[in-house]
Amino acid sequence: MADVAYLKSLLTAHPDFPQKNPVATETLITNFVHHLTSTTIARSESKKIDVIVGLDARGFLLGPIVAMRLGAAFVPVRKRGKLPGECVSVTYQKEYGADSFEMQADAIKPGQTVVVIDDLIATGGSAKAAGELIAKLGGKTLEYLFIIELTFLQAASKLDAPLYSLVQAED
Ligand SMILES: O=P(O)(O)OC[C@H]1O[C@H](OP(=O)(O)OP(=O)(O)O)[C@H](O)[C@@H]1O
Ligand SMILES: Nc1ncnc2[nH]cnc12
Repeated sequence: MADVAYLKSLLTAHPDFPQKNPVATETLITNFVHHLTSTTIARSESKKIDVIVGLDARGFLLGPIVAMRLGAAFVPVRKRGKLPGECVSVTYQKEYGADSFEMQADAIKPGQTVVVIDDLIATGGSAKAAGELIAKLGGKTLEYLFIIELTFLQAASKLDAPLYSLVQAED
C-alpha cells in the first residue's frame, strides 16, 4: 500500500546500535554456564541446579538463557505489584531508598537448589533480598552470579552463599 511505503520511507536504520553485541552476550552466557557446570558447587553431591532466579530488570536478560542451557527452571524476582497470585515479599534498602521484591509463592519448591543472576551487585541489598525470598520458600541458594561487582561496597559479606562476578570494579 502506498501509505505503508510512505511510513517506511520515514524510518532510518542504525545497524548494530548501540553496539554490535551478540558476541558479548555469547561470551557472558558461556562464561556463566562454564562456571556453573565446572566449579565445585556444581560438581559436589546433589548440587544440581534446579532454578535460576533473575532479578528485575536486567537479570531477565541473562537468567532465561542460562536456565535453558542448564535445563533448569527460570523464576523472576519482580519489583512490588508486578506479579499475579499469591506472592512472598521483602523490603530492602538500596543506595537511593527502600524498595520491595516479590516472588510467586509456588515458584520454588522446598529443597530446590537455586542460583541468583543479575547484571550488577553494588551494596548487595537486592541480592540479599532475593536470597531471603528463596529461603522463605524453602529453597537453597548455591551461588550469586553477576557480570559486574563493585567490590569496594563489600556485598559478599551480606550474602548467604558465594558470590561470582566476571568483572570487578575496585573504585
Ligand atoms: O546491590 P544493590 O545495591 O542492591 O544494587 C544492584 C541492583 O541495582 C540495579 O537495579 P535497580 O534496582 O536500579 O533496578 P532496575 O534493574 O530496574 O534498573 C542493578 O541492576 C541491581 O539489580
Ligand atoms: N553504584 C551503582 N553503579 C552502577 N549501577 C548501579 N546499580 C545500582 N547501584 C549502582
